[in-house]
Amino acid sequence: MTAMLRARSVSLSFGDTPALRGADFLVDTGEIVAIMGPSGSGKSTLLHCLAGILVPDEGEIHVGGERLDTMGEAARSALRRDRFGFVFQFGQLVPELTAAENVALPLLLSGMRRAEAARRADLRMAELGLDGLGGRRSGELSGGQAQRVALARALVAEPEVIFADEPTGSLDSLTGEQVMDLLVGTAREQGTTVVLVTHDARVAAYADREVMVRDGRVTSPVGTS
Ligand SMILES: Nc1ncnc2c1ncn2[C@@H]1O[C@H](COP(=O)(O)OP(=O)(O)OP(=O)(O)O)[C@@H](O)[C@H]1O
Repeated sequence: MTAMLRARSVSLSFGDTPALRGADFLVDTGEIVAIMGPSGSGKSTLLHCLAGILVPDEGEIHVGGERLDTMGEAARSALRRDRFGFVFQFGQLVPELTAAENVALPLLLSGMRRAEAARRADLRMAELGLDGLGGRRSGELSGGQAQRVALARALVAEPEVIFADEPTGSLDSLTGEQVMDLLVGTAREQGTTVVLVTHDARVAAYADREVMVRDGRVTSPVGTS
C-alpha cells in the first residue's frame, strides 16, 4: 500500500496554546482512519493540517508525493478543491442555493459546464437517496437530509480524500448510522481515502483503523506502512 497522507512531527500553536506537539500520522490510499481522543486534544487541528486548511509551525505534511505545508495558499486551495472533499458536523450548505446547486458547486468551481455539473449532481443525489429534494434550500431539509446533501457535495467530484469532522455530531444515532453507511459504502466502492474525526466509538467502528490523539500527539500506532 502507498501512503496517501503523512504528517511528520507536526506542531501548531494558537497564540500560547499548543494544539499539536509533534504529531505523526499516516493513512494509506483507500484506507478509512478514525482520529479519536479527548476534547481539546488536537484532533480537528490535525485534520485541518492534513487538509491544507492550516499550516503547521513545524513538521511536514505530504499528500501522495507532494509536500503540502510548503505550498502557497493558492496551490493549497487548488489542491483542496481538486483532490479533497469535506464533511463537517453541520453540513455548511450555502443557504441561498438549492440542494442540487450546493452539490454541483465543486464541479462548477473546477470549471465544469453547468449542464454536466447539474447532471452529475442529480446522479450523486439519487445514489444518496435524495431524489426529489434537489430544489430545496437547506432550511427546508431535515438534519439527516442536509448531511446527505453535504455528503453528495463532498463526493461529487470523486476526490481522493474525504475529510470528515464529527460528520454525525448533529444527528440522532439512527440518522448518524445512515450517514456513516453512505459515507463508508461510497468510499469503499470508489477507493476513496477517509480521515474521520469523532468522539463516538460507534462511528469510529466504521473505520479500518483508529488512532488516538492526546495532548497534541498521536499516541497509538501511526500507520501501517
Ligand atoms: N482557532 C483557534 N484559536 C485558538 N485556539 C484554538 C483554535 N482552535 C483550536 N484551539 C485550541 O487548540 C487545542 C486543540 O483544539 P482542537 O479543536 O484541535 O481539539 P479537538 O480534539 O478537535 O477538540 P474537540 O473534540 O473538543 O472538538 C484546544 O486547546 C483548543 O482550545
